[in-house]
Amino acid sequence: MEQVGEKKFPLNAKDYKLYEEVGEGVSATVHRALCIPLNEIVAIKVLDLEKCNNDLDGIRREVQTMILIDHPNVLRAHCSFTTGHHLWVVMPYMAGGSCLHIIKSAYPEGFEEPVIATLLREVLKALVYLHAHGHIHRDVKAGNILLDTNGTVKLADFGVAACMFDAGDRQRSRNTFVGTPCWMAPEVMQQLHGYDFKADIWSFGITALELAHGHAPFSKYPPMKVLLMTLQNAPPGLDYERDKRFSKSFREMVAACLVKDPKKRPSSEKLLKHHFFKHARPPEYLARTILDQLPPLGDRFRMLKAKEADFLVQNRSLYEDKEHLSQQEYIRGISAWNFNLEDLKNQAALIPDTDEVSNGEDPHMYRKQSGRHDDAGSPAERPISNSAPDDEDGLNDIPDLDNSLAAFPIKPLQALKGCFDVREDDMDATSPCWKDGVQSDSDKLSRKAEDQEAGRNDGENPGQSNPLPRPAIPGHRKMLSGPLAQDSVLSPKKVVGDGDREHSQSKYPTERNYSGPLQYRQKKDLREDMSDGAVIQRRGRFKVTSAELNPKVSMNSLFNSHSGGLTSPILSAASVLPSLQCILQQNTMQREEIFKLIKYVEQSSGSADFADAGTTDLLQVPSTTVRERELQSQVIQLQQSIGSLVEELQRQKVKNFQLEKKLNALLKKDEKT
Ligand SMILES: Nc1ncnc2c1ncn2[C@@H]1O[C@H](COP(=O)(O)OP(=O)(O)OP(=O)(O)O)[C@@H](O)[C@H]1O
Repeated sequence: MEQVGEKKFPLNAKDYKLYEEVGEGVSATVHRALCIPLNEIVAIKVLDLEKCNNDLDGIRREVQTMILIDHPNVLRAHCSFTTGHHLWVVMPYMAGGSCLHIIKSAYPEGFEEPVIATLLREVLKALVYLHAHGHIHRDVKAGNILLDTNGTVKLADFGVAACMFDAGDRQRSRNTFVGTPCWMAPEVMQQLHGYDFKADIWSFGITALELAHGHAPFSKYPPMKVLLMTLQNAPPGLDYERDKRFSKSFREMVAACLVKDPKKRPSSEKLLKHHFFKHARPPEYLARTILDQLPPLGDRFRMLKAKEADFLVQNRSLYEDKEHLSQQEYIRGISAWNFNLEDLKNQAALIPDTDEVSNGEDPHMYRKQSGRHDDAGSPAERPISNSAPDDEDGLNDIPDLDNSLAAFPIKPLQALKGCFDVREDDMDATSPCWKDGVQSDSDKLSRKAEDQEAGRNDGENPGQSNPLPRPAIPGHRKMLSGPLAQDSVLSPKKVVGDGDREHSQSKYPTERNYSGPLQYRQKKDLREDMSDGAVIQRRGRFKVTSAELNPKVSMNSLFNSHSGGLTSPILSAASVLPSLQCILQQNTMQREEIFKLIKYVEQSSGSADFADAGTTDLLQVPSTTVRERELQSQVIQLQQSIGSLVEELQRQKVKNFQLEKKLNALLKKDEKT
């Protein structure tokens, strides 16, 4: 139980009356509420501790930070306490809502420059204070800039903040991958040398663009693509032509923040002296301009949610395919999450085009262009409308991958397999090779061979995108570790965790269906617990696993799944030999494709930035491929020798049996004589 401030805010839920919901984040819902004894309207952030599991550390950190800080531009908590299995954080009610809400409700094209300057100066004052006290906010974005009715601006959400002066775990946390991809500084993504306050300056620059355009750069792309583009492309910025309405000083301020080398970015203190902020007005200006005509926050929040639901219903045809639904859910879900960078970098290179992930927008956006790129909002970020694609959304620095990728069989969703959690029904139900546990090996093999012969590489086949088969349990629906989880597109179920922590929050009871057979649940749990296939990280609704990348696990699974009713491991091993050969062949082909693509991306980019961006890591792929191939051929050889040993054993058994028979006959003869 914690309490700060002069006013004594009660630490008992009975003393508060919860009103409407006014916000929703990855980890919590926020309500307007009345503090009955003080007769004061407050905001209460409600976190379900039962679903937070091991994320308690993160929550404690957020609350502690919120209570200790003391600056007019930083949202400070009044108090916090637990009630049942919920943690309530009581804070001042910011009736204007977040800048993101305001943009979505009334300013889809972004704000005017004086408004931006005013907002940003207040945020920057908050950063100067936080940095001076050793905090890195790590999640600066429009969604975390809150306004009061009088125009007061406060930076909120310390869910992922880190302290520069901390030792131990918190210090280590600065080497982790935290934040929201579009706003994330390249050095945070790279995780090479850790990062410092300057990471907030990058996010501040991205937030400036978000306020100017109504959405953050790259926001319509999936996180992996955002990673690749942030690392590989020139930094985003204000464009001379497109952003004519903005001043030179604004362009310069943004450019100063969005420098890839953190050392070259100004400190928050220095940035505050930039002449752009001379355009800033007093906070009341915000109340007069952007807040004046807005409906109450609760109504706005409800309208936005309804619009979002409508949008999804109207575009149902687009999302009828579960794959689209998963991707939509996934785009909507990116808010703040951690993941394994290496896995994602590898997966990002496989995303062939964005027509599926960009909500049916220009499928040919990977056109060759020069100069700076710009952006467009994702369904999650941009105001909801059914408008035509924005032609200005060209990505200048993205090479034309169409031809190269056309040959690649994997669709984005499948490309993510291994990074996220997936239910089997997210995957193509017509998978010829591994769909059905009761399918015979020879059947599988012949269908696989047919597919290969026909050159069928349509990307619809999970077996092709991930050639290693998964455990099959005859007669049961399977829960597999793979790509995106799709519970319900309208369900804000969220699971949060970052390595050592896990947190989930579901507003509606549309949880993943665990009511299936126990056997199948155990199987899934077992897979999660296996060291080789363990969930590496969990954040948002996503999980990152290593199982999919580890042939050993899948081989083991293969042995289990194919052993069927046979009791002899030797016999089951021998029976899977043809399948193993088929898999090896497929795997090799796909790995070669991947390698070609990585090479292609590198050559087309040809920029020094890309070398910085972890090319060396990507170059590890061929050596891994070679090693994996060697290992796999060793496995095959071993299987072959096991197979011949089995045959030899059978021969010896037959011989033995015949000899025994002869011996018995001789003995009987002997006895008679
Ligand atoms: N004090 C407040 N007054 C009014 N609205 C608020 C307040 N605090 C939060 N909100 C609203 O609730 C939303 C979610 O809150 P918050 O960001 O703290 O949750 P979260 O789970 O930490 O979110 P995320 O991790 O996605 O940033 C905010 O974006 C904002 O719109």
